[in-house]
Amino acid sequence: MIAEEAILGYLENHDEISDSGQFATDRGLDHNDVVNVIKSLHGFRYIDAQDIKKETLVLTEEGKKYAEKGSPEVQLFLAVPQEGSISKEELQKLLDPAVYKIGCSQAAKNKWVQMGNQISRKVQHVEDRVKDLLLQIQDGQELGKDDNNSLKARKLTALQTWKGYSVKRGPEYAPRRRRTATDLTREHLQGGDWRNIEFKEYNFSAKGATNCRIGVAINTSKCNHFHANCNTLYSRKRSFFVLHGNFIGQLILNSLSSLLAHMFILAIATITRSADQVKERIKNIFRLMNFEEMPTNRYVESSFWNFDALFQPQQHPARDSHDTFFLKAPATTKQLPEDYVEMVKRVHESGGYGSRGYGYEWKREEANKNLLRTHTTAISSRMLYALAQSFTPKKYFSIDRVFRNEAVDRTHLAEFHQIEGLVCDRGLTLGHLIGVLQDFFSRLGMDKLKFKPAYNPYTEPSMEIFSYHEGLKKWVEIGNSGMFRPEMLRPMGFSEDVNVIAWGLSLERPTMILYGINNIRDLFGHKVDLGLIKKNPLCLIGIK
Ligand SMILES: N[C@@H](Cc1ccccc1)C(=O)O
Repeated sequence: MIAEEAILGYLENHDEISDSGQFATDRGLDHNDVVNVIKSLHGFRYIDAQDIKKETLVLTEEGKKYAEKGSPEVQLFLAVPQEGSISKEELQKLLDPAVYKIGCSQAAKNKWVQMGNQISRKVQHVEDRVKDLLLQIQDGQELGKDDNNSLKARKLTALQTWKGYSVKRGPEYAPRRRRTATDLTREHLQGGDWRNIEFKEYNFSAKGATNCRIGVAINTSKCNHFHANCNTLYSRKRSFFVLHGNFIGQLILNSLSSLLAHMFILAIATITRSADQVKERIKNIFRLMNFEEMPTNRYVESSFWNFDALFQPQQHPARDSHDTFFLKAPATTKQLPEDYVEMVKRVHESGGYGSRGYGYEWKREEANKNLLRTHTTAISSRMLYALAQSFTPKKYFSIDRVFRNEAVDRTHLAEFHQIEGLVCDRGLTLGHLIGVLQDFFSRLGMDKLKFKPAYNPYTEPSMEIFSYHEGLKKWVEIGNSGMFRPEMLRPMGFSEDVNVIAWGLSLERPTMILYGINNIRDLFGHKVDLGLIKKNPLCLIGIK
C-alpha cells in the first residue's frame, strides 16, 4: 500500500518516475515491492511502465572477501615481520593459499617486499588502496577508469544487469486506486453510490466444480457453499445488468424475472461449453496424432522440476522474483529424488556427456524453492524422468495454466495457458520437429509458419515459431521449440541415442491469430469485450 500511494501520489505532481530503483531507495522502500506495484498498476492502466535495464558494478565473491579482510598483498605484507625476515614455508602457513599466491606477486610488483627463500619488508608502511576502492564500490561510488580496469582485470568486480521501470501516468490514472466492489448490494442502490463505484471485471475464467452448475447458483443463490467463483460470477452478472441497462437490472434485481435469468444462464453455458469444445478440439488434434495427455494437476512446482532439471542455471534471470512468482508458504519442497538431484547438481557444476557444465556452485536451497510453474515444460521434465526409468518411445502433450510475473499488455498476461507437445524416440532430428509442428498447426488452420533460431537453456538447437496475424499484418511469435539437450536427458537416465523433440506455445496467441483479436486482454483478465464474446464464443478458447 505504501508503495502504491507513493507512486500514484508522486505522479500527481510529476510527469515521470524515471527510475524505479532510485525512487525506492529515496523512500526507503523495497525495490521488489515497488516493481510488483508497478506491474499491477500498469495492468489496470493507472500508469504506463517502460522496462529499464542498467549495468551496475558489483563485487565478486573474491572482491567481497578482500573488502572485508584486506587485499592479499596487504595481508601478506602484514604477515612479514617488521624487522628481519621470514621463510617462504613459514609465511605460506600463515596465509590462505590463494592469498599467499596473489599476495606474493602483487606485493613484489609494488616493491613492498624482497622475495627470495627468505622474505623481508622493503618499506615501513603500506596503504590498502585495493580494499579502499572495493569499499567505495560497495558504497555505490563511481571510480576512475584506470581503477575500474585494474579491479576488473583482477576479477574483483563484475557487471550485473539491474532491471527496473520508468513510469508515467496511464490512460486510467487516478491519484488513488478507485474503490472496487464485487457485489452490487441493496445499500449501494438505496444510497445511490452504485453510480460511483467501480465494479470488478467479469471473471470469465471462473468455472464451478462439476457439482455446481451456474443454474444452481442462480436459482438458489447458495453457490458460495460449493465454489466461491460461481458466486462471484453470478453477482458480477447482476452488476453488469444494472450498470448497462437500468431497466433490465431492476427487473433482475427486484423480481429476478426467471425468463431473463434463464436466458442468461443459457448464454453463459453456451460460452463455457464452446470454450471447452475448442480446447477439446486441440486435444483431439493431439490424439489424432497419437499423443497421450500428461497429468497437469499442479500449479505449484519446485524450482527443481521447473528449472534445474531443465539445465537452467541458478543465476538465470527467469529465476528471479521479477519474472517468477515464488511461494511464501510452503516456501520449499520436501520431496525430490535424491540420486537424480545429485546427477543434476553434477551436470550444472561440471558437466559430463561431452559438456563442460556451467562451472558454478549449485545450491540445493535454490532448487527447493516452490513457485507457480512458469511453463508446462515442468510437467514434461517430471514425465521424462519417469519415462527414462523404463524407456519406450512416447508422444506426450499437455494443456494447462502457467504463471509469469509480467507487466500485462496487449500481448502478455501474468497467467496464461500453454500447450506443450513432445516426442521421445531414438534418432530424432530437427527435421522431425519441423514436420510435427507443420502438421500440428495446419490441423489448427495455421499454414503460414516461420521458424527462427533461438536459445533455450534446455534445448539445442532451438527455434521460435512465428505465425502471420492477418489483423495486425505482421508475424507474431506463437511458440518455442527445440531438441532437449543431453545435459537434461542423460542425467535422467536416457541413453545417448534417445532424443526428445518438444515445443511449447501459449493457447492465447494462436487464438488471437485464428480469431483476429488484437488485444489479449479482450480475451482474458483486463477488459473483457462482451460484444466480441457474444459474436464469437469460440474466442473464449483460452478460458477454462
Ligand atoms: N518452455 C518454453 C517452450 C518450449 C517447450 C519445449 C521445448 C522448447 C521450448 C516456453 O515456455 O516458452
